[in-house]
Amino acid sequence: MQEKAYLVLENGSVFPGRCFGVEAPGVSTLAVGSDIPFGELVFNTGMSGYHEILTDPSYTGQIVTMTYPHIGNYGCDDHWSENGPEPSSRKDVKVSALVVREVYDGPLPHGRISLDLYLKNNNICGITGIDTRKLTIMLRDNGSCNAVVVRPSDTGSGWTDSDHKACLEYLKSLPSMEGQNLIADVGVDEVVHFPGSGTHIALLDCGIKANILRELESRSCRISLLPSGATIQDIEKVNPDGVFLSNGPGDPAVLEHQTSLVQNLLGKYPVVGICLGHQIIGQAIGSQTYKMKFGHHGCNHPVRDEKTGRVFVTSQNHGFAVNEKTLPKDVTVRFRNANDGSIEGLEWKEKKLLCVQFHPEASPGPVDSSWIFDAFLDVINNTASPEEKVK
Ligand SMILES: NC(=O)CC[C@H](N)C(=O)O
Repeated sequence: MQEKAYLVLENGSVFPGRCFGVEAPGVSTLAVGSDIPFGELVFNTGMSGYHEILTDPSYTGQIVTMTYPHIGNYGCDDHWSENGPEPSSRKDVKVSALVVREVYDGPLPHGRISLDLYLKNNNICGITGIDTRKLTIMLRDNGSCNAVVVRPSDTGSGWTDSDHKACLEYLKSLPSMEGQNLIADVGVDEVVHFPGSGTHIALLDCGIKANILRELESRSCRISLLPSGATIQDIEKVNPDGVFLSNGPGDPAVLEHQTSLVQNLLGKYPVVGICLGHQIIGQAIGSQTYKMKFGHHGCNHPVRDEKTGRVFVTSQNHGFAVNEKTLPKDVTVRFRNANDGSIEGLEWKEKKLLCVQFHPEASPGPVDSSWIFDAFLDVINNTASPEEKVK
């Protein structure tokens, strides 16, 4: 029988459930700096893709609740992991904890392991039996907030007033996602070279997803993957055709080094980027980013290409966005979210700049926008973009 556990939110709400993966810590062990499954609680609307979500470095510092009620039914397989070629000291699973309505524990195809065992192997705690519909509505109405998964101090008597008080005090002591620089916890810490016969890309690794590398490799790119602290001299040394800024965790507003790096690169090299990379590029051209209420996390976000009017369904995972009011006048909002109108991509032809907030590499999610990688290469190589070729 799984142990009783509780998901406790900063606003005082308590959701009872049961542990899977590793056991949640007891309330009495709560202490800042200890190995406690806390983080910013966000909801993901994907029906599948939990393995890729668990290992996406952009989820560092976050607890993910899946809105789809039945999670784990095709097991886990390390081949699906999305964390890049990081040093072995880094953890494969990036989320702080996983929240589900019902975890599957039935038979699996040969060679796969259960989600329960996968979380155990990676020292991550899951909580099942949660009313994820109620929880998601709460996050949608009030916004994302910090949360923690714990066991009561006395398993016999359940949740007590003193457990509640201790949890809320602990949650109050935690930093909010705003203002957090988390990219030092992810990505490579020295340059890694991937051979290729085509375009040479210097890729700033702020916590890159493996499928971005695969998409570039499938287009014969030669890649120099640089740590997120790389300098302009490091980039000049590898002498690339263009610079690519990866996705990554935390608040872009505090990434001063990367923002000024891009300022120095613009005009010298073509610059492209995805998600956090797009946000850093946005800041480098003079605009600001802001924290969204609950962000976009899922595989079903419609994005309109303002150039062609075409709408495609995208994979997304972000809690910050570029503020349109602060954009310089020469830059074009190339892509826009068809649900809430927020910026989904920027283009500045003269500066050889193209970046997207969504995830053309999918993993998980639809591959409708994988052509963006061809568009990136067209910007870098100064060739016609795919839609221009179609015309
Ligand atoms: N996937 C990402 O690159 C996320 C970017 C940033 N950490 C955000 O939450 O908005």
